[in-house]
Amino acid sequence: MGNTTQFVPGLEGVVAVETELSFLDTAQGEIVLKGYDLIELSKTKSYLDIVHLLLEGTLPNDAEKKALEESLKKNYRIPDAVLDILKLLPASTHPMDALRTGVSALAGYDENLLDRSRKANLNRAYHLLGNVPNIVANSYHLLNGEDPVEPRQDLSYSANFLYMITGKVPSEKEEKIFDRSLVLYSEHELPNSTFTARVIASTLSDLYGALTGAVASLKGHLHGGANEAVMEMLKEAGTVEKFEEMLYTKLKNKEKVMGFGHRVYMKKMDPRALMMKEALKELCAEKGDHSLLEMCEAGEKIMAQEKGLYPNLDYYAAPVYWMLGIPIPLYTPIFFSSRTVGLCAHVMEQHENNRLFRPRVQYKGPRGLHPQD
Ligand SMILES: CC(=O)SCCNC(=O)CCNC(=O)[C@H](O)C(C)(C)COP(=O)(O)OP(=O)(O)OC[C@H]1O[C@@H](n2cnc3c(N)ncnc32)[C@H](O)[C@@H]1OP(=O)(O)O
Ligand SMILES: O=C([O-])CC(=O)C(=O)O
Repeated sequence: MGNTTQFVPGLEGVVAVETELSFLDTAQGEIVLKGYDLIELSKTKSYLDIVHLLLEGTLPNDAEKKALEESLKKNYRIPDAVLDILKLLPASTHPMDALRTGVSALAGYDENLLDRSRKANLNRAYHLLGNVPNIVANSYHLLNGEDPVEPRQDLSYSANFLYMITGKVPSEKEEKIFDRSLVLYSEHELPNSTFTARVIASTLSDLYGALTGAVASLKGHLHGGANEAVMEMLKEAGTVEKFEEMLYTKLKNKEKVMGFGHRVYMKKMDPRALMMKEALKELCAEKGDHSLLEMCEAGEKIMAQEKGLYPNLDYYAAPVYWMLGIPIPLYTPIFFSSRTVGLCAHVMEQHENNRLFRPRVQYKGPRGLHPQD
């Protein structure tokens, strides 16, 4: 292809990648994942099913699922030296920065780093899927002066993740809801973090480097960081009346309200948000406390009326994580943990059918200057 002179700010609407992984079909209201609808999958399938689907190409049968779980469990332990690096970080470090450091450090333990074959990348993906929840949970404990929590082999993948975070074995309902959130966050076509990972991978850089870049991308408030910002708002407001007041003030000041809007869904509700809203309803009913649901619904109403904007997944994932007893600074790291599978699948796809990303600019600077002028 030759040069094109069209400048598209933020690459909005530009098709930059060919993929067999996922597609946001906004016309049909479907998030297509390897031919399935993500929302339908989230109703009956677990995160491990999605891992198998994205990495192996099919939904697993029981034996395949068991084998997958075993292989992830073998990877639960993180290298002692990585734990030591995390221990050295100052307490002021944000967990996303600790996570970025941890993911980056794992590269040093890969004796086969130059091998970009599918098999080598698949092994790395399973390694990362085993390690990342441990890094997420335990970097947080270390930053808070607490002892790390050992992973538990007798719990499911999601129950163990939640256990490492809270130190408590979750109830069946908590485990199911947390697992569902991981399913919903697992893969979403070409958001900024996935694009970042693919751009890095397109230089034939390795999976760890691509995912390290993706952590940095996901941290931003316009992307994954929004889930933490949503909960901070809800917590600060505390009541429906104060939340309403807060939103009107933000809108008057032309501030963005975190958890609303989406580059692809635009003026439609993110279908994943509806699923998390249902989960919030379940948790509120179980705990007999509907205050967060009432606040969120009031916020949803104001944003629809005033801006024609609807919630994205981060808006309802935030209160769900709060009700599961998860500390706010872990919301975005959990998003990354879940997205690890999607990111790995995209990097593998990029490596297998690579073309270097190297776009052009529309130059707006001066010309014709000379050093002697
Ligand atoms: C799981 C995820 O990562 S989903 C994304 C999570 N991020 C957030 O929730 C952050 C808040 N939302 C936003 O900032 C945006 O909606 C984005 C970044 C997600 C998408 O934005 P873009 O496609 O770049 O749209 P853009 O920011 O240009 O917004 C278009 C218009 O809607 C307004 N708008 C968009 N989102 C919001 C919002 N959350 N609050 C208030 N106004 C908003 C903009 O101010 C702009 O208005 P204008 O035309 O009057 O200037
Ligand atoms: O698709 C996007 O731009 C952001 C998003 O919702 C995600 O990564 O889940």
